[in-house]
Amino acid sequence: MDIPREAFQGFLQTLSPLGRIAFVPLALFCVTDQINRYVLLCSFTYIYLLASQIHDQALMVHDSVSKTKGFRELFSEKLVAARESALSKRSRSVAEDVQALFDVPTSPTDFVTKVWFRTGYYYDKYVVHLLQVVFSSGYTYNPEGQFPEKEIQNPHPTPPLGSVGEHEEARQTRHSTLDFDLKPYILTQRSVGKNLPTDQIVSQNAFGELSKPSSPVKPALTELSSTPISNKAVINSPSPSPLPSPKSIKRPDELSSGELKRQASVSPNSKNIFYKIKIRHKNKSQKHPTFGNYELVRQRIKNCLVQPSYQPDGNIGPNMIRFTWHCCAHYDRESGTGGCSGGTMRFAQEFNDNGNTGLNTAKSYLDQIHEEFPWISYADLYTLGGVAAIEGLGGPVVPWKPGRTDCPDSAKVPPMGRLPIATLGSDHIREVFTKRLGLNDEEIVALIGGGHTLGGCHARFSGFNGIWTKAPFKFDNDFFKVLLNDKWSIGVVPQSGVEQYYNEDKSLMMLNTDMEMIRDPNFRKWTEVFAKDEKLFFEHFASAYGKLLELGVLRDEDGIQRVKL
Ligand code: HEM
Repeated sequence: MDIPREAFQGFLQTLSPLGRIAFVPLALFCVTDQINRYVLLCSFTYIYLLASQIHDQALMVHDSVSKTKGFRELFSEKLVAARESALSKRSRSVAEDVQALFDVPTSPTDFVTKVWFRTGYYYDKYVVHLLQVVFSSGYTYNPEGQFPEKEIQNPHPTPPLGSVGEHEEARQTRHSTLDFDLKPYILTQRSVGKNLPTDQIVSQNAFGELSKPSSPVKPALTELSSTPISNKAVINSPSPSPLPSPKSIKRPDELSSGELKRQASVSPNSKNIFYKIKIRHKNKSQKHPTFGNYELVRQRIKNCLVQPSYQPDGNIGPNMIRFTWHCCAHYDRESGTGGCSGGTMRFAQEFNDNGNTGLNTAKSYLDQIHEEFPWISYADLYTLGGVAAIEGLGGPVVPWKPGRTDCPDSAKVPPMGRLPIATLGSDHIREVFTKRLGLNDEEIVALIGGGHTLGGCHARFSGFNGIWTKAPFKFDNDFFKVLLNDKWSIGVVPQSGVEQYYNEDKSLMMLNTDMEMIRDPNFRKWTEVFAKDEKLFFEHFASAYGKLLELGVLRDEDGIQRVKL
């Protein structure tokens, strides 16, 4: 009983003082209003059904008594036509119905009906949203009328053809053939963005995220081990990262109040109401009992990797590793756009990229974890996801440090279509990995081999199907071994019709880009090295994956990123 009360009290704290006073009467008003509408809807539906029943009976009676042509038959035809037209109207989409409300009324009755329904439409559109704007600090009404929830309805709109080598048929069927219990991808109000001026992002992000009150633990996730884990573990552990580490990384909770104030005053417009709201949220985040305990979050992620309901895999680790890689893979070093900073993957514009199909599993688990640890930025969480999963599947410890910040809206979402295409060759791989991400051949081979030693392809997502190694949930150098030792020939995936490479007994598969790891002489050199020396491969993979996580992350001396380019 305490949990809902705490959640409710937490919710009240997110409201402005005025909002708190007005909340109860408003809530009552809204509930009664919704009940009224529901009752009206039920009555109308009942009347409609009654009328159509009478209508049907009238038709039957008419059919049985009608023997000759004439007025009766004409009348009957009219009735049938009216019924068909009514039925076809009933199957119209909601958008068409709304559109129809604004057509010129054809009769006085039509006029009255349209005015009645239009009032309801405007009521929903403006009054409810206006109340949300006034009384809830975390919501901004978008006057363009682009309600974000509408985007959510179809998180995977029909993608453009041929951009990631995904088969069209597979694309069309991928959602209807899901055979496991996927959490729906839901954008929260926070994800939707606040349309704030960029200069105000700074004061918010220096401390981490706008937070929601912590919510009860979701039963879908495996329970955390009760072993207490030290806060300092991550921060103090020697980082094997080849990247220059900042002089001293201070977590927000380690800053003195003076430092906090100084950071808060970064905003030139600090009297702005949004600024005040952000500071209030910041304070609340800091009060969270787990604040700054990144090791706990890492452990939480590791503990949720085994998910028997995620079939056929039963383990979401590979999905998580791919999700993190895709968060970073949009980076373009020339323009400085993309990359994991900003947590832009939480916006539909980026997440709906064709190449991200199937990644809603990892995202929805990470989003649930964010509800438990609302103080962590999405950018940090989404990168930590892959890192924890690699460790959880027996891989190396990838250097990771916190401090990434989130964009408040989707303005910084990079142009899409930058993810690698599985059917292309080494030129394309170098275009993506070397030219855009700034990685060398050795890092490319380590990354692709490390990623694809785990998990597999799913016909319902990409059109490709199968696993790369015999042990897809164990991080090792098997990818390089099988690539070099097995004989590969091209074949067709029965479910989707796309071409991929199979080994002799068709138990394993390779993408065209994977085959480039032995076709291209420079890539092959590293494939052979990594096949022989697993320890070296682990080191190179950890370093290269760690590098991905820092692309586009510009940190200050204290390790905290303040701006996103
Ligand atoms: C040329 C570059 C790459 C291409 C074309 C590529 C393409 C793909 C494709 C088509 C899938 C199958 C998705 C599905 O059907 O579920 C996949 C899966 C995967 N990729 Fe890559 N990938 C590339 C590089 C990488 C890198 C660098 C990593 C990470 C370091 C990675 C990690 C993964 C993982 C772990 C999976 C398995 C996902 C799962 O089992 O759910 N990939 N990749």
